[in-house]
Amino acid sequence: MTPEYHLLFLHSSLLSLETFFWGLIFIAVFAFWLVPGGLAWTRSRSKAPFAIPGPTGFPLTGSLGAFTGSAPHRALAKLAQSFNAKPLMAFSVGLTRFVISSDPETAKEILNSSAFANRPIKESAYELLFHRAMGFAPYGTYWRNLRRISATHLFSPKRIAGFESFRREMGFKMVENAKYLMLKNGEVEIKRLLHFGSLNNVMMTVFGKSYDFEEGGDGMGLEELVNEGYELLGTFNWSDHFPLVGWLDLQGVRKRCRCLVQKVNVFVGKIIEEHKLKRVNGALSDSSVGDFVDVLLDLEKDDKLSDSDMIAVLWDTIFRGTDTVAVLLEWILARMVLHQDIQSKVQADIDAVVGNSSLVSDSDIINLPYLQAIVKETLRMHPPGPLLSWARLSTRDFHVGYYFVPAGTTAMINMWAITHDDTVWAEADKFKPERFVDDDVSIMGSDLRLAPFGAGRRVCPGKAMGLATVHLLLAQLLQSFRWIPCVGCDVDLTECLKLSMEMKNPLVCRVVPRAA
Ligand code: HEM
Repeated sequence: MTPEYHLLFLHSSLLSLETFFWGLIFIAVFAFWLVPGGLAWTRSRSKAPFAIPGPTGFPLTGSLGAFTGSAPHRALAKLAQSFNAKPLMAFSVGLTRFVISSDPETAKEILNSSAFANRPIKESAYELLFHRAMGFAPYGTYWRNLRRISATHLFSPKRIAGFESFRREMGFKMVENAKYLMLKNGEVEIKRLLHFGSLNNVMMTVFGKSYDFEEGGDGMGLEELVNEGYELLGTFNWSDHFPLVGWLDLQGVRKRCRCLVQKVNVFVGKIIEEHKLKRVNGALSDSSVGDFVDVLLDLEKDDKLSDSDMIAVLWDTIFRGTDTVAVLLEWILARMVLHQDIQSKVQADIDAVVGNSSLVSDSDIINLPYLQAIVKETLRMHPPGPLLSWARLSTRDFHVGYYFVPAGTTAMINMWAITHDDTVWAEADKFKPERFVDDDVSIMGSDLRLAPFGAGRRVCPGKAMGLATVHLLLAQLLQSFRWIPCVGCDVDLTECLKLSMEMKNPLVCRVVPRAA
């Protein structure tokens, strides 16, 4: 053998060794990645006798694509259908392991289990200090205390009733504003008005304060803070699923959160200081007695909160209570513009029960079952939280039917898929409030065919307050105006899931005052 041949032989052997080596790595990565559910599920597979069906997704990013569009609830519903995985589907996004259910029975099992009473904490929520507030606080004594305090002092039927006159006044202001916009522009873009009404409603209950939303005023400043928070919490943040790139903060989420926290601390801190000052001066006015800030300041001993925890709790409540109510009202009004017959029918009911010379009140709502049915049907067709807004996190290993779900898995419920499932709802794609007149389905969390407020330990604590606000404002808006389409423009029902599921193109319509 010549030395040249020897070298050539050695070189080609090394080459084939290298190819073999890389081949092995490639096969290993493939073998890991090709498990149902994708990369994040590889380690837990050995413990599971039955693999939860689901897409493998791409090698590193997993099923990230489902979240990058404007309607992840639809993308995930489609995936669950194609993998025959309605009860439970597994998938990965980066290193995060997910399960999602599109089935009422399995959803009930997950939401009601103490194993799923925690929430995964996104970086943005953590940076905004929401882990010290009810919505993201870990399941435990601190969270339980916050739920107890708010159930007694914020969400009790007595408190909700106590704020009726303010809700009516808010509704009246909105009606006046809509009239003004119609005169000025010949049409009304209602989104901002609804947001303003909803934000003020929560502000009053929580801070004992309402705002005029004029350029440069405190109200505008508040609205900017709230909107920035929505955007940050609604952003898909790579750091949540790819820890290695987390420190780079590529999207600038962390930086923006820190900047927002400082502004919120100043804004809310000032209101807390004003409340403290009134106490020192013994000058509590009637209107400020009993708002939620006062309640938190009155807490004693173990319940007492630090100022920064108070800010987190107050801010979280404002956050949760504003968007959902405004978004739901916009969908309802869009439906009213589209279905003129349904609008006429509910207006006839309002006229019969209330008349058109006096304003609707909370006590009228019970006598307006068709109005309530419209709200339910809109919650079914357009749930503000189609994926129930905030996911759950398993704190221990858990079995869902045959399937094994390891501790540390993020669990989601696709409420949108359930409420659009033809096997659950007859004519699921038709807007038919009548279905709820004949069949009084509870929407408060006991029947998972329609649970827009979630269920179980972390069910929405503000559901009664949210519904009271939606019912009253809607009744006032329908009593005051006929809602009709603009000439030459259709109502566009395209959805866009941010923090809540909004109308991609805000509703623009005309309002015609009804007889006084
Ligand atoms: C139409 C109105 C509303 C809808 C559709 C809605 C929906 C939801 C949903 C789906 C959840 C998650 C439930 C779960 O994980 O099972 C939730 C949680 C929550 N909601 Fe609401 N909500 C509404 C109004 C409100 C209001 C008015 C407030 C307060 C002023 C509020 C405060 C909260 C809080 C604090 C949580 C977190 C509870 C916890 O984790 O312990 N919500 N909401």
